[in-house]
Parts: sequence; C-alpha cells; structure tokens
Amino acid sequence: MTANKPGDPTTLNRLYGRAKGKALRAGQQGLVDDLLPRIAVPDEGPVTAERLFGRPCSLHFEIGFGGGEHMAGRADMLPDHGFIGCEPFVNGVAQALTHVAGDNGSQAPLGNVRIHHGDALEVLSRVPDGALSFLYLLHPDPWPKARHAKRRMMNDGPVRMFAAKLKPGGEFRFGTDHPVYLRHALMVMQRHRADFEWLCQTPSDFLTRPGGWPETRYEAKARKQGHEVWYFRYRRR
Ligand SMILES: C[S@@+](CC[C@H](N)C(=O)[O-])C[C@H]1O[C@@H](n2cnc3c(N)ncnc32)[C@H](O)[C@@H]1O
Repeated sequence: MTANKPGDPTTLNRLYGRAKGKALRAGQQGLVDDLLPRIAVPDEGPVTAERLFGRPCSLHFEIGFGGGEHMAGRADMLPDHGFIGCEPFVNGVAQALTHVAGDNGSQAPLGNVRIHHGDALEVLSRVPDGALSFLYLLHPDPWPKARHAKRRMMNDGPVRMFAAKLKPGGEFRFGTDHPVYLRHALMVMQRHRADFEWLCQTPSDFLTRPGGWPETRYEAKARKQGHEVWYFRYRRR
C-alpha cells in the first residue's frame, strides 16, 4: 500500500483513529497477504454481483464488520447470496479472513464473501442504486460527544445513500447498545420515514435479537457488561 491511498494505514489511522492495532499473528498475516487480494473488492469501478461473484445474486453489505462474526454467520446461512464487508481496522479484517478461510473450525470456507479493507461509504457509493437486498450497520462507533455527532455513521448523508442503494423491500439492520446513539438514530430515521418503514410492532421487537441475526463480538461484550442491546429492522419502501 502506498502513502495517502485510501487503504494506507496512515490515512486509515487519520480517518478512524485506530486502523492499526496489535501485531498480526503469522497465520493472520498470511491470510492478509494471500487471501485478501483474492477476495478484495476492486479499488475502482462498479461494485456489482456479476463483477464480484461472477453471477447475479442477492447482495448484502456490512459496514464496519469488526471481527466479521455476523458477516461470516450470514454468509454461511445464505450460500447463494453475495456478501460485501468493509472494515478499516486490519485486526478485524484478519479475523474475518479466518472465518472466510474456515480456519476457526466453526464452518467451511466461504466463497460468497468479498472484503474491503477501508471505508465503507467509498465502496457503497460504487454500488448501483437499488442493488442491495440487505445493509447492516451493527454497533457503529458511538462518537457520544455532541460535538462529534457529525462523525456518526447514522447521519442524513449516509442514510440517504443507504436508501438509494437498497432495492424496494430491501432491509436495513442496525444495532446499538449506546443510549446516545439510539436517540440520535431514531431521530435520523424519523426524518427518513418516507424511505424506510420501521418493522417494529412491540417493544420486544427491538429488545430481542431477531432470528437470522448472528451475534457480533461487540454485542457480546456489551451484554457481558450488562448493557441493553437494541435491534432495528427497517424495510426500504
Ligand atoms: C464498535 S465497532 C463494531 C464492530 C462490529 N460491527 C461489531 O458489532 O462487533 C465499529 C466498527 O466500525 C468500523 N468503522 C468505523 N468507520 C468506518 C467506515 N467509515 N467504514 C467501515 N467501517 C468503519 C470501526 O473500525 C469498528 O470496527
């Protein structure tokens, strides 16, 4: 990676604060060097099912997959669907690659996952409008201080893009354990109610993890700390 390119660690650290973490173990470094280039989202041009998976298929897009548990779990459940995950934190990418390679012992290698080591919105902007069946934003960085609210992923600009990229009937799933983010997200989504229908009938709908929604590492940590976790499903109108 060369300096100042989108995937460059210096650029990523500046953008996200912690794109680099603990040194990778040899096996993880091997996956980053060998497997990642084979399943990386192309750096330029349209991001389509045909280009990434060689066939038309339902497309899922995960923003900030952390260690990739949810993305790998969903990809394992839906082998005919294509999954695109983006994460600037290299340790998370390495962790996700172990799931894709089937090295964690819990599942077979996954042929239906493509990964971008970097900014999700840049990749999302290259997805054709109306192409996504599912979009996931699970436990985004909370940026709890009011003066940092503009940095939250859930804001009018990104949410407009989520609406554009989802097909009618497509689903946007969002989860958080952070009360400030919860309030902020509800207000933002309320402004976009013409595009999104909140699939919530009773309070337990957003207090219970729906079926087909694998637990993420961050979520497990939040529960261990005794936090309530909120789950939101919105249908693109
Ligand atoms: C609190 S962590 C949650 C990770 C994971 N979703 C989970 O639930 O375990 C938020 C993640 O979002 C990632 N992130 C922040 N900004 C991002 C961006 N612009 N594009 C993609 N990922 C981003 C961070 O690197 C971090 O891994």
